Amino acid sequence: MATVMQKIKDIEDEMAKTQKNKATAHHLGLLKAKLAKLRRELLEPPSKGGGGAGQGFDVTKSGDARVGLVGFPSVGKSTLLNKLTGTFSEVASYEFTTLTCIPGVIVYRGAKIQLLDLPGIIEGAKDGKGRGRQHRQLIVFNAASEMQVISTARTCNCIIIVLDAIKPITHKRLIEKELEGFGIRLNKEPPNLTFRKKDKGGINFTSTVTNTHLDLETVKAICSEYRIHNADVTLRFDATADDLIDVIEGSRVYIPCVYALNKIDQITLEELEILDKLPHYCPVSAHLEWNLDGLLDKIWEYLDLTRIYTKPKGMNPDYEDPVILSSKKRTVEDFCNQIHKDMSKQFKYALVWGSSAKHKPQRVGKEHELEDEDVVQIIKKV
Ligand SMILES: Nc1nc2c(ncn2[C@@H]2O[C@H](COP(=O)(O)OP(=O)(O)OP(=O)(O)O)[C@@H](O)[C@H]2O)c(=O)[nH]1
Ligand SMILES: [K+]
Ligand SMILES: [Mg+2]
Repeated sequence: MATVMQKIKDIEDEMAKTQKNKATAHHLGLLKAKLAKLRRELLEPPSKGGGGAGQGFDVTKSGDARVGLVGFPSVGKSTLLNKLTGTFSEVASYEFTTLTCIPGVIVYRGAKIQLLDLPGIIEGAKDGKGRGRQHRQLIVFNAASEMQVISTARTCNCIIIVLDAIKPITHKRLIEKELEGFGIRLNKEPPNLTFRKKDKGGINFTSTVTNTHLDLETVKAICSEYRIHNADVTLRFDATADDLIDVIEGSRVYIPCVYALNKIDQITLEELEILDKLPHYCPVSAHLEWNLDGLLDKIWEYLDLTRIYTKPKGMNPDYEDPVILSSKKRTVEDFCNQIHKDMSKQFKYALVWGSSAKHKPQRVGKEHELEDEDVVQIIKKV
């Protein structure tokens, strides 16, 4: 892995040295594409004898959603897991107390949310730095296990970046950079651009908006790095070289992220007021259990789950045990599939009560989109 890491480092150095202007745009685009390809190599499972970088921790996914606690060592991730789930994960004042992934469960508004406590990560996993020399677990930990944390983070429906209120704000940026470097996009939508390969005709570049970052030459340079010589590229927003690379690379994950600002018992009210205004932030004190409800509310908001109550014929809806759908897959068909794999085949129509229904009830087909807290009764074929 060292050679890939060295190559990454070389490219990063070259990018840092290259002045950003119109004349260098295509060269920088090319370097970014090279970087993206190398980082993908790091995430791929090793062919032989490698570090197992592509594999996350061996913890079974369970419940309706998965949330991961990510952050530098000793910011209070394990303390948060313990307080939020009642599970035991060792807490101590020294760094790298947690050596593996510890799962816990939060039952919130009828949904079962799996919360993962993860080992602390440090800056520069991809540079092969691994764990600090002064730590006792140096032998156990190396850059590869850091990759396990990142691979596991990729499987989460929401990431909580835990920050220490008394540590510098730059820590946030370092953690983000680490996750972004491995294809995780935080609080971002997939880029609104289409990229279509074809057999001939060269590179066609069009844009429906004024674009300030990309030009034909840069697009061509990026494509050539992927040995693509014929393609239609259409932008529907002011996309950057990174956006285009994300679409070509494909394996990006778009995950909502909450920044839990922990240990606020250590800062002044004035400091807290400033930090409280930052977007996606949630100030807490895990140790003193301050604002844990606020954090749960925020996680719930960012998970954006849809609760559907089932109503058996002639009976009251079951408000205790909702069927949980994700906001992106919440049609009646998705609901059927959640209940039983054959439900969709037996489906005749559904009756829906709630905000998605025009009448009380509305008779709908499989394609109908449900909303949070709708009540649904399925009518089967006889
Ligand atoms: N003052 C204060 N200390 C806290 C708070 N939360 C956690 N701590 C302390 O911070 C230290 C580290 O807590 P952990 O929960 O072990 O942190 P971690 O992020 O899991 O650490 P690693 O597993 O080593 O990465 C412990 O001494 C905790 O008691 C808090 O809200 N306020
Ligand atoms: K610790
Ligand atoms: Mg821990």
